[in-house]
Amino acid sequence: MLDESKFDVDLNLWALRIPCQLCKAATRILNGYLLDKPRIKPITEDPTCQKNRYVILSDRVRSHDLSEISSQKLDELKKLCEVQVIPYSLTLGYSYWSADHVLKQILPPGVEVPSSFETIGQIAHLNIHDELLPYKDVIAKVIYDKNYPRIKTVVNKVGAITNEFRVPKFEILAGERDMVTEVKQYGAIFKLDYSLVYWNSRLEHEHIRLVSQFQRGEIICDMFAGIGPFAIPASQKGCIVYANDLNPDSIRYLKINAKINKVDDCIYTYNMDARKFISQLMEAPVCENNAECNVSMLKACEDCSVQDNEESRIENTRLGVEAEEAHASVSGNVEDAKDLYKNIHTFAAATKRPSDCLLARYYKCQIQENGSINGAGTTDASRRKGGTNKRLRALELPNTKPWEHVDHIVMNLPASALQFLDAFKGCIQRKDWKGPLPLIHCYCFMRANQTQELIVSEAESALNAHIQEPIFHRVRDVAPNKAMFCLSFRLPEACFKDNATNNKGLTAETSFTLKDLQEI
Ligand SMILES: C[S@@+](CC[C@H](N)C(=O)[O-])C[C@H]1O[C@@H](n2cnc3c(N)ncnc32)[C@H](O)[C@@H]1O
Repeated sequence: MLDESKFDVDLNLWALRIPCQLCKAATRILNGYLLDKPRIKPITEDPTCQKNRYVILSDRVRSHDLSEISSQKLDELKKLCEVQVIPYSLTLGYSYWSADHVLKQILPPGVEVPSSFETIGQIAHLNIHDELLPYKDVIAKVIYDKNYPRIKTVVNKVGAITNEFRVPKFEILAGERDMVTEVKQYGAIFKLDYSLVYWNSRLEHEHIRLVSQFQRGEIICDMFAGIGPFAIPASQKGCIVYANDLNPDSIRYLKINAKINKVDDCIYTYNMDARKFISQLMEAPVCENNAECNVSMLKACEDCSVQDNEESRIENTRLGVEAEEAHASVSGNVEDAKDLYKNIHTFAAATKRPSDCLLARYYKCQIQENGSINGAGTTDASRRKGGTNKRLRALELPNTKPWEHVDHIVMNLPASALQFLDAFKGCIQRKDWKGPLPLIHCYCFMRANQTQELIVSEAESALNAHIQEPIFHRVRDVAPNKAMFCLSFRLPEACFKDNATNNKGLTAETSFTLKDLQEI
């Protein structure tokens, strides 16, 4: 228990009783002799008369005759009003003192006072050193008291991070036992449960730096996406993002965040091992039942060939036809436009095919503020004959076939991302691929005794290919002899399926079944 009264400090001061209307002039004259304590105003009410105020003097002024104040100032004051000096006592209690001041009184002398902490929304995250663990509860109480209501929960990290989701173990030391919070970064909102998912506010600048390299319309693939600090701002910028994480809770929050930030039609989420994700993403799924599904992704194929859900297929077709018919017939008034968008959106939500979601987005963009619709009157047939692509191009949105083109691949798992580079060996079919190979942004740690050449050679041996023009960016120091870096380079041509000497050579027998292609 913390005895708060122990921090009380009584000050015996002098105050001047001054008429309200003269306070401003009096304080100007007394500049340098007024009470100067943070968060305490030197002018306060006179309890005996509403027309007066007390002007509290500094503790430097010790005598009743105010001899510490220069005679010139005193004369000036006397000319202003009658000077009435009264004793004034003030107690500076626990609530007055800063966390640093209180903790210094409580903790053994010479120890580093843990008054600073990382903030994650309303959570304060402490890393209390072993020697201070006996004081952890009182430290947390002081941090909580001094920062409430900005901080509602105080937690301490327990032990080293050992799990593959990179989520530390925490003990809640003070405040609400709720680890769900919201963080804002560069205009995006991120909701998360800090006890279940990875989050590091110190990476904010890195998230911005990398996303600033992406262009509107580019396709981004995030192999270790977490709750979306790259994926959400990238899609806000107009990129299409394929985001994966092994932690189901991260993906749950990534989906929540995509919704909160209104970019859920541009982010496709996956919950699997990153190596498997890359293989599946780069391998065009083939649907035996429905040729049209060849050009769409994952879930659609799952719906029609694996689950063979006749009912939902018919319903989807009906919605799609309705949407197309509506588009063909709308005359251009606002209500028609809204109905049209609703239909197509329902269709896209039902099929979950990226191409349909993009189409919904395209139509949404076509609805002008005045309710007219660009391109109204085109038919379903035009969509089948490549109309979709034309519309997507008009919107500068990419064709969403990651096995044909990806612009950037983000790999933020610094402890082991380099080892995942082997996933790219032979994963891309040269004949299918359009445009340049993707830029890889692979995060890693580098110790003081390691060199950039060593890291590049590790990456090259994982890829089994030479890396041209690698670029290193120092992200931050994580320990005295260890820094986090981002290694960016273009995936070497040698990684094409027909080049890779050691490719995995997915054959008809070994390729993934449609069931594996589990878009979430
Ligand atoms: C360092 S965090 C980065 C998260 C996010 N990109 C960020 O910047 O905050 C690494 C993420 O990789 C995920 N992860 C770990 N191993 C994985 C694997 N084998 N495949 C896919 N994701 C993995 C973890 O769950 C964690 O969310």
